[in-house]
Amino acid sequence: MANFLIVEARFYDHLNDMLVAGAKAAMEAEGHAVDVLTVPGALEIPGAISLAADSERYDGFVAIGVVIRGETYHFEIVAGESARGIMALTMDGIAIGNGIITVENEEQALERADPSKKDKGGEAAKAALALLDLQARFAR
Ligand SMILES: Nc1c(NC[C@H](O)[C@H](O)[C@H](O)CO)[nH]c(=O)[nH]c1=O
Ligand SMILES: CC(=O)[C@@H](O)COP(=O)(O)O
Repeated sequence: MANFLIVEARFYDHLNDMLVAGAKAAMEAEGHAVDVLTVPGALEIPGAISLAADSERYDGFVAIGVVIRGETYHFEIVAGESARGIMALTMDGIAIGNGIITVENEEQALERADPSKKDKGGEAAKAALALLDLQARFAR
């Protein structure tokens, strides 16, 4: 059994509830323990994962969030920089699945958050599990 931390940016409660449910279901189906940490927004996720990884309390992480395009360039910053931060941590060897959905509108978000549809939360959890498996394989 591994210990996972879901770090969620709770910007849209109803969407996050579905994404977190999908991620939890995927990890608990494999017998892993899951905690959830909430941060204000997607830009805070990489920093939170970095701090939690330094604590050595968790084997892997799932980033959960929803970024919906508004009127300004801020969408590109939030979407791009949260992804870049997560990728940098992953390249440092931290097992992270990225379940931050970056979409144009609520309809696209609902389709991707719903575990019975595109289940992007579950998909991100499975990616984190795959990276953890690789860590074990290459550690031998
Ligand atoms: N617009 C969205 C944000 N914006 C907030 C930022 O993520 C960050 O918390 C703020 O800039 C302070 O550092 N975050 C989301 O997760 N989703 C959005 O749609
Ligand atoms: C993704 C965002 O930052 C967005 O929700 C903010 O909207 P706006 O660009 O209209 O300020």
